[in-house]
Amino acid sequence: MFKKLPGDEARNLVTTTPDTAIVFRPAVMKTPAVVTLVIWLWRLTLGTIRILWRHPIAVAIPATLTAVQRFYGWGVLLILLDIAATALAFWTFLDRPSFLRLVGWRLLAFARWLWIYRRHWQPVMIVSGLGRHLRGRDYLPRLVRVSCDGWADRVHVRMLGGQTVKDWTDRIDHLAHGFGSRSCRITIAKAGRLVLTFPRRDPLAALIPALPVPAVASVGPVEIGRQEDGRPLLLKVHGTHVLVAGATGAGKGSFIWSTIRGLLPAMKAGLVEIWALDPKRMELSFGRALFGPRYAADPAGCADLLEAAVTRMQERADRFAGHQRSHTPTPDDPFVLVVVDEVAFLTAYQSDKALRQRITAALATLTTQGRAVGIGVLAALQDPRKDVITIRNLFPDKIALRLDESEQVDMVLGDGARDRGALADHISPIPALGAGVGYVRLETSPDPVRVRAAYVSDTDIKDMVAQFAGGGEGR
Ligand SMILES: Nc1ncnc2c1ncn2[C@@H]1O[C@H](COP(=O)(O)OP(=O)(O)OP(=O)(O)O)[C@@H](O)[C@H]1O
Repeated sequence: MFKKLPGDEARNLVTTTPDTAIVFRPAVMKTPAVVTLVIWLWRLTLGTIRILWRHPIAVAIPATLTAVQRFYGWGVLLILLDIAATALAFWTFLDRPSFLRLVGWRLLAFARWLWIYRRHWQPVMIVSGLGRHLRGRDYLPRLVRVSCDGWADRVHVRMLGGQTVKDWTDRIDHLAHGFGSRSCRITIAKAGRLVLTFPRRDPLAALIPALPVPAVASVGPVEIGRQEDGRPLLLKVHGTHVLVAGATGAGKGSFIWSTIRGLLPAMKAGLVEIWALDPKRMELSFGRALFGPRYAADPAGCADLLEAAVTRMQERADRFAGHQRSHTPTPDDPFVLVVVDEVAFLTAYQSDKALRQRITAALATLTTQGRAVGIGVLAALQDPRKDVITIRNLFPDKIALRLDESEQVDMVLGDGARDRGALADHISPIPALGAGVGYVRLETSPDPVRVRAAYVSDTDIKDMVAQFAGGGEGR
């Protein structure tokens, strides 16, 4: 506590500004030792109760072992430990998932809580500016709990009163490196509570070979790869439009081809038509026979095909009006997926202004009105700047693969995506590690999810053509 003494002598000063008329001298209040002791005891009791409440198993195990050793001696303790180790080994051998769920991940979570998060919490919070050290006291966000699974730690945090989610998303680098992880993602659990995800390893580091063609004809969601948490990556194409953006070599082709592969049985059954626009002539031309007459590569042909899709859309809208508000694929009214390999070739780099306007207008019409009547657009793009593609906001679902600059992440996925951990500009340019890896942000969820698409090789495409070409012809 400081006492303000205007104009006092600058003697025994604790703090002052040179040459100022206002100086401070500490007013020392002696606290009786008994009061200090009571406060310490109170804190010790509270801390013990809190540890018992939060970590009952971690406390019970050493307590039981100590009691056994005291009452029965070392011999009995060693026999008990031996039996327990054998039982756990059997359990792991017989049913590893249940062992990990009930014991393994909990033990790991406790160890990491103690050794990583609890130990570094105070310095990381203070240095990153998420906590404050005021008048000798620390005001820190609360580390509520840590849980683990096969690839990441999830740290549940209660924010300090008055903090915003942005305060945290602005500091993902401090958090990641402070706790020894390569990245950190932030999701909102509920008001005032956040979950910080720290990956321990990269489950998407290995190439995923092309997935089997589904046995059942379905318009989706199509399984096209894997999510970071090990679950399948299911891409919805019917009832939405999807934009896939990534630098050259980022693996846009694997998203396009995995989607087509998952729709092959539905194409064969007449429930899906794929209309392919391939202005670069490098990607879709490889499986051209799959698309029959609905393939265009030159700009004029692409404009004609897009306008034909618009005509189909308007004809359906006229027929559906007043009868149905959503589309169910049938052989008479199949789902039409318009796949555009490099949309900027048609919209921005096209020198013929009239063609460019026709194409942009048709794409805008399809993306604004197509989904209710069963017309979807799946477009790939290298450069996501606004002057390259003016219609990027018309795609409800977006995927960002490796991008060259950090600003491009929000251009593709929408505001705040990079702050929430969509580090598409950090994806490795080495194809084996980073091609096909990206962040998906769906219309229904603001949290970007890290995924990897399966790699459909040239041989896979040849097999697909051999097995399924011709099914889409003639309609
Ligand atoms: N899902 C994947 N998993 C592993 N490697 C992949 C994957 N997808 C692509 N690759 C590798 O990356 C290379 C580039 O992929 P791809 O041609 O699909 O990229 P792109 O984004 O379409 O590039 P561009 O825009 O130049 O056409 C491929 O030749 C392949 O070796």
